[in-house]
Order: sequence, then C-alpha cells, then structure tokens
Amino acid sequence: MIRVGIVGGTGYTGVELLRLLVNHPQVEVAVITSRAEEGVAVADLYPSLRGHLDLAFSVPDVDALAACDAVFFATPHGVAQAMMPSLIERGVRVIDLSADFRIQDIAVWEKWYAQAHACPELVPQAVYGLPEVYREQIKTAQLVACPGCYPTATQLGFLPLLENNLVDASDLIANAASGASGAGRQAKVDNLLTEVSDSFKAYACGGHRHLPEIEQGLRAAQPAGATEAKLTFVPHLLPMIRGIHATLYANLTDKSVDLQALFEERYANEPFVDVLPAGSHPQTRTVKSSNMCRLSVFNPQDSDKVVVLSVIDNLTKGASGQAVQNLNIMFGFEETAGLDQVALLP
Ligand SMILES: NC(=O)C1=CN([C@@H]2O[C@H](COP(=O)(O)OP(=O)(O)OC[C@H]3O[C@@H](n4cnc5c(N)ncnc54)[C@H](OP(=O)(O)O)[C@@H]3O)[C@@H](O)[C@H]2O)C=CC1
Ligand SMILES: CC(=O)N[C@@H](CCC(=O)OP(=O)(O)O)C(=O)O
Repeated sequence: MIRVGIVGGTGYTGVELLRLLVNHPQVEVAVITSRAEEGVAVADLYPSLRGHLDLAFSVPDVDALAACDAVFFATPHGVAQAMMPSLIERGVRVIDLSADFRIQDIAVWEKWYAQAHACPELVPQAVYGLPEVYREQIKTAQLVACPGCYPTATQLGFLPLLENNLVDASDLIANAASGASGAGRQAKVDNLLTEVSDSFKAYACGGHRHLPEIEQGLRAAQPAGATEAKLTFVPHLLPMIRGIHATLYANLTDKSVDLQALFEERYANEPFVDVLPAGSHPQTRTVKSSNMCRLSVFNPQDSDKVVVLSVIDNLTKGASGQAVQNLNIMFGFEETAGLDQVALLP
C-alpha cells in the first residue's frame, strides 16, 4: 500500500483522480489540498464520494506532501513548478497533470504559457507520461509530466504512421473536438450551459498551446533523417461534458502498407488502446469515464490520404486515468489497477 497526496483536489481532474484512486487496491489517499476549501470534508463538496473517502481538504504543506510516496499535481500551470524542487529533493515521486514539465525547450514553454519557468533545471529529468511510448523510462522516473488531453488523442493516432515514416510529415492535420470539462471547473462565461449547448465552434485556430507539445512528441517518434513533423491543429468545443474526438489527416508516401494491420500490430500489447475493426467509426461514448483510447484508420477511396479517428475521455485517458496508469508503472503495480472501468453507456 502506498500513500498518495493530491495538490488541487477541487478541479475536475482532482475529483476524477479521487474517483479512480478510491477503488485502487494499493493506494491510500492521505492528503488532498485546496486553499479555498480548507477543512471541508471531500465528501461534502463531492457527495459522489460519500462512503468512499473520509478526508478533508488541507492547504498545501510541503511536509505533509513529502510524507507521501507519490504526489499528483492537478493544478493550473505554474503551480507544480514552484513546489517541485522541495518535493524532488525529499525523494517524493511526482506525477504532474499540468503542462509545467511537458515541453523540453524552456523558451518554447515560456512563449506559449506566457510566463517565466520557475525551475527549468528539473525539466530535463521529467519523463513524458505517455506509456505507449515511454513505459521503460516511466518505470524509474521521479517526475512524470502527463500529456495534455488533445496531445494524447492526437499522438496515439499519428504514431504508427510517423514511427514508420509512411506519410508526408511536413503536412499533418488534426481537427479535434473536446467536451466542455476540458476547460476546467472555473466558472467562465464561455463554458456556461447556455453558451456551449446546441452549438459547435472551433477556437484557437491561430495557435493553441498544445501544438508545440504535440509536435515535440511526433518529432521524437520519427526515425532519424525523416522530414520534421509539422502540424495544423484546430481544436473545437463540443456541447457535451466529457470526451475528445480527433480526426487526423496525412498524405501517404507509401501506399503498399496494410494500415489496419500496422495499427493493430503497433497497439497489440497496449491495455488502453483499442484498434477497431476496419470500417468502424469510434464514438466518444464508448470511452466515457474509461481509460481507453479507441482508434480507427481509413484510406478513403483508395486515395493518397490516410484518416485516423481517435477518441478518449479527456478527464480519464486525457488526464487523471493516464496519471494513475503512470503511477502503476512507476510503482510496479498491475498497469490496469484501478482503471478497469467499462465506459458509461448510454
Ligand atoms: N480538464 C481537463 O480535461 C484536463 C486538464 N488538465 C490539466 O490538469 C490541471 C488541473 O485542471 P482542472 O482539474 O481543470 O483544475 P483547475 O485548473 O481548475 O485547478 C484546480 C485546483 O488547483 C488548485 N489550485 C489553484 N491554484 C493553486 C495554487 N496557486 N496553489 C495550489 N493549488 C492551487 C485549486 O484549489 P485551491 O485554489 O482551492 O487551492 C483546485 O483544487 C490543469 O493544469 C489542466 O490544464 C490536463 C488534461 C485534461
Ligand atoms: C475544451 C477546452 O477548453 N479545452 C482546453 C484543454 C486544455 C487542457 O486541458 O489543458 P492541458 O491538457 O494542457 O492541461 C483548452 O483548449 O484550453
């Protein structure tokens, strides 16, 4: 049994972590922080957890967190980097759900997040928490930077094509649509029911902060000498609570490959990636509240285009579920421990 702490327990990813961890056989949630809700019982704020967790929110305290085996940060960007040196120094293993340690080039991070990075010296030791690529490094990592939600759906869809240099990497396109919980729990007019429901829009078409993260991951997957991956990424807001649907496009440079077999073989041993039978279209509701990514691959009209469809739950495989998957890998637990929920349907 390990003791874990969660910094930032009142947001959507915080409560999603709790939903998963209260059923984890090897984890005790020992500390959960909120400055605004200090002293409030978790089950009073989130009655869904009544009977599952007898713990109150406390203000973040380094000594209390350092007494844990692992600490999750489910906080806005900028928070984890400020507390990280004192936890790392004291030997705690940290899983950061925010963007603080995802991007290796500090200048790129500072440009997209419009702030100075508080501890650039720890960035090189952060392991990017996409188990389908970095499982071996995650096993021994002290600091894991969990991928963003759009980057998870997009990278899993493009990886088999880029790893095998089968497409023109200089012209990749991702149209991805997210449910409103992707924007977090803070009340914003843009996310009111009356604003989101019964409508559909693109946003951040001129540039979204997940673009450099996705390109970094895609480039790392390419074989030496391949044309550098460049992506046009357009996020959209869907009138639903959870889920991401990414539609990915690329031009094939090698048409001789059996795309269905390629994808099936790439993910054959992955517990949380499901390649659907040829011709199937994945739906977000088939992954809702589960840690699965479901993919399908098409070569429409036998053209030179490949289209990949990729769905995840932004709060589970896109955030807290993937964070628990990383915890399991780091501590040598069964990778699926606490994560075997079947999607909620309808
Ligand atoms: N929503 C999603 O689908 C996804 C979110 N993420 C990322 O996960 C992180 C958490 O997102 P989300 O769950 O939406 O929650 P929020 O970003 O709304 O963060 C909420 C939590 O952080 C705490 N917090 C805020 N500021 C500070 C601070 N300065 N020091 C300590 N604690 C602080 C808040 O508690 P209090 O202020 O009371 O202390 C609250 O519990 C973000 O970085 C987000 O980008 C990643 C993937 C997907
Ligand atoms: C719908 C919506 O607003 N989505 C958010 C996703 C951000 C997110 O979750 O950011 P990280 O994964 O980097 O933490 C957005 O586009 O800003």
